[in-house]
Amino acid sequence: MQNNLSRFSEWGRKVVCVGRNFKDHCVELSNPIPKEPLIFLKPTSSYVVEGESIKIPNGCNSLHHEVELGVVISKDGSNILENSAMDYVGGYVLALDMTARDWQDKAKKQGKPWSFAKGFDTACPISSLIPRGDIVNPDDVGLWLKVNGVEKQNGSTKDMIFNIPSLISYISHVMTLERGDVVLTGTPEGVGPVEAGDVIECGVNNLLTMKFNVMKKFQS
Ligand SMILES: O=C([O-])CC(=O)C(=O)O
Ligand SMILES: [Mg+2]
Repeated sequence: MQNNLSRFSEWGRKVVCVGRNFKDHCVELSNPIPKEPLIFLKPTSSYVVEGESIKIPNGCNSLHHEVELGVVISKDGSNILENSAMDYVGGYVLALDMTARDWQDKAKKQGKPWSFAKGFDTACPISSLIPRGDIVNPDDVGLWLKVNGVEKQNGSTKDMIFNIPSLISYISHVMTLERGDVVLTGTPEGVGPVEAGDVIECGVNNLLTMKFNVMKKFQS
């Protein structure tokens, strides 16, 4: 896999997301602490890269930022054991799990899926590939996010409830993980709303930063 992946042509077919993987984030949204990983999907059509904007979908009144570490899968695997899970990791990405929180809240109340709340166009801003060797311990990586220069999130993957090998194993026992798929590992506390005109900047350790503008999908 090259470092600068061109428009995701080489990327896999799915983004598998882990929710509620940080206790403090569960508490801030009054969600229960999960006993097993909470898994959902984003479509790859929701990817955006730096230079493109995050577009607030029409009808969403509360778009939240969630900074997350993504794990890029290097080869197909199912029923992967925890002790060999890292053999399937080709590298990492920094990603935003942009969430239409009002849509998600409504879906939660109605027992409906989160597909629209998490999968609208531009819901997954993503960095270029961070080579696997650049992150020695992915279960101890710092993640931060600023909105208009003001820090909102600052956490570490060491506080994840389920670590990366256990997540890869858990997911692959149900869903084959394919080369180029991305696993988003959940967000630390500090999520909150953004509005049109805001600038989101985020980073992973001192390895990589990325910046995105927020705009309305349809300007009236
Ligand atoms: O929407 C949520 O709060 C669940 C989630 O994605 C996360 O915890 O990263
Ligand atoms: Mg998330």
